[in-house]
Amino acid sequence: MENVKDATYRFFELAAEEKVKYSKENSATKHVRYGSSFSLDAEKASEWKDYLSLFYVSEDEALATWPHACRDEAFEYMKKTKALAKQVLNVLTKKLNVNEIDKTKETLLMGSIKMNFNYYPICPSPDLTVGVGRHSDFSTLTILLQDKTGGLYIRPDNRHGWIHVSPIHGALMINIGDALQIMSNGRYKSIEHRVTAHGSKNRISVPVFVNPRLSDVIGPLPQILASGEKAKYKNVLYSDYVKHFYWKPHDGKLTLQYAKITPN
Ligand SMILES: O=C(O)CCC(=O)C(=O)O
Ligand SMILES: [Fe+2]
Repeated sequence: MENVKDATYRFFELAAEEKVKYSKENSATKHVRYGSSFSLDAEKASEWKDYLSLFYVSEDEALATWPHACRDEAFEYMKKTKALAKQVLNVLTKKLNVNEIDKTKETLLMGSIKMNFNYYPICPSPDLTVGVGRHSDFSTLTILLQDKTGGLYIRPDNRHGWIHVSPIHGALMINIGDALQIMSNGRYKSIEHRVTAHGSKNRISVPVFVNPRLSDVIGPLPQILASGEKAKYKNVLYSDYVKHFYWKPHDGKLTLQYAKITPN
């Protein structure tokens, strides 16, 4: 964990000309992307964040295209996190009557992995913006490593309001994402979260998003509906779901409405 945090700093401390080689305009592959904020086209106000996004396709591609400043650490960390995600998903899906995660299930639950290095620079007017606006992730699971700065909040439900996730040294935070909410027919709920901007400290975080593949169709698992339970979500093409997420600024859990079956 310390190695990947050091690697994150190493990347963001590179000269601007080095980092910009990985921007949307310049990157040699669409699987490696350096940028700012969330969706600059859709937002009224930008979020106070830079990121490096690494979409894992294969070991060869990763070694050939990920930035040298962080490549080896990112790859090692991604592999370990993936193994952890599988263990967690095994436990979670047992409760959904899925006895074993076979190859097909594994692909559906965790067929694609994206890792972000997030860097939130010191913000001169933290009250005027945010680090990341409130949202839930579109992943199956997100495994999040944060440094000791703080500023991440979650909102489990309306009653409790926003709760600060105090950083714990050596701990990872595991969040349920929208894809698992849909596949579990709402038994597992994705968690709404946001990050505030900080007036005197830089912050880094490293989320690993464990996702279905863009070409997968996701919907409530047959094992759940077998008992006659009514489907609360439609089958949706995952790439359509993701597109829907990026269309608009961060807006809580609104994207889920897209997959919801609305009673008429
Ligand atoms: O920086 C964090 O702690 C969370 C980042 C986040 O929510 C995201 O990248 O989806
Ligand atoms: Fe998130």
